[in-house]
Amino acid sequence: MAEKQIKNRVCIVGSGNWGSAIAKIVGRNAARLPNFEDKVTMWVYEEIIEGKKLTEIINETHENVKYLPGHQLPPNVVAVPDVVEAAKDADLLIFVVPHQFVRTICSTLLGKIKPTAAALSLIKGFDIAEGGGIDLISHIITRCLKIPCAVLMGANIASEVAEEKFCETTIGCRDVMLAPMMRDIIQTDYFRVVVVDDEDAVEICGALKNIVAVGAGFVDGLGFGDNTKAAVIRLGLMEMIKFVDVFYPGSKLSTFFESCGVADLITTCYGGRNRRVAEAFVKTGRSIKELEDEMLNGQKLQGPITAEEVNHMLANKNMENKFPLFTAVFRICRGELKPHDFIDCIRSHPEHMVKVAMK
Ligand SMILES: NC(=O)c1ccc[n+]([C@@H]2O[C@H](COP(=O)([O-])OP(=O)(O)OC[C@H]3O[C@@H](n4cnc5c(N)ncnc54)[C@H](O)[C@@H]3O)[C@@H](O)[C@H]2O)c1
Ligand SMILES: O=P(O)(O)OC[C@H](O)CO
Repeated sequence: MAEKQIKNRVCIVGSGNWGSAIAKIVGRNAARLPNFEDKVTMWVYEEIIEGKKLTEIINETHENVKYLPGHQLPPNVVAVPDVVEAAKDADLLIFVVPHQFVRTICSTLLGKIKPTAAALSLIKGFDIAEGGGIDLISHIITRCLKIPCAVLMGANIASEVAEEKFCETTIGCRDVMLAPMMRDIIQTDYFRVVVVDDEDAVEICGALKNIVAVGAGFVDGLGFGDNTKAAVIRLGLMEMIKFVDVFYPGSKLSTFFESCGVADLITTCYGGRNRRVAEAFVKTGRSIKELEDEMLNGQKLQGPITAEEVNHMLANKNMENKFPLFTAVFRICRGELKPHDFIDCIRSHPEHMVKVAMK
């Protein structure tokens, strides 16, 4: 008798702009691949849109009218308002919520999921750890839920991925048994996956690039040109590399040349929400929170909170002056400095030190 094919069940924990774009890919792949169950559950943080539940709208129209309007989700993606109900039978949990909500979600899921499940985090951000440091989101997921957690980060603006425009992404996964399953459920002919084993560096790139994007938005708002923005991108990249080198030694420089590194930095600094809101912050003088609420229709910014989390650690370790760009973005977002102070903060960057012996 032929052996019965084991079918992995997938749950997408989150249904925002990126959550919905990835649901389109995951739903189609699950329906096509023999080792996945057709039905994919998608946890939706319930809200009422024009008198109707968002979950009902998604299940009836197959469109997330609030967070990814204009794109059809595959019919096998089923919106579920209860996160435990959505996740309880899953073999693969794809976490894709704004990072500020992950701890609460994990506490709700604790003890309610399959002990054999694995996770893939698409979440870009950190959390504050006890003792003055930061926590990686994948580490929080693993610690809270006692399951392995790989990460996916890349130059992936959700609307472009939903439009099926060619791009690349990086999966950081140390487990060679899990990596093929993670790749297969994500990869398409227009969304190409590279798997590397440098999990922490992949995730840190995804989080830190959002701080740099806020800086890029500042220089756009101040009316500087492309040369200035290129300098911000380069100095940001150097601070990202230094951050990994100092706090997560043993990571690989080559990871910064994957989609999660330089490529994501470029796309975010030109096309991302963090850049857009930071530019408006400079031009209007209004608060970031007000602009986020007004410009993003419920989508969430990650850069300003990430700058705060990183600064919490740098200040505790007395290292703010080693990361002047990250520090300046934090102080400007908080109102301690004015946006036009930004260039002065990076004018004498440690990267500008003479690097060759001068005669
Ligand atoms: N949007 C992109 O282009 C993109 C691309 C790559 C990675 N990411 C990353 O993916 C992650 C998720 O981003 P997104 O774009 O899917 O989300 P989003 O910015 O669209 O956020 C809105 C989502 O947050 C949910 N939400 C609101 N309040 C909540 C609460 N109290 N608890 C739980 N959920 C709540 C909303 O229901 C909605 O699903 C972020 O870390 C982001 O950096 C986003
Ligand atoms: O729109 P942003 O600034 O949150 O960036 C979106 C993605 O992270 C780009 O890869």
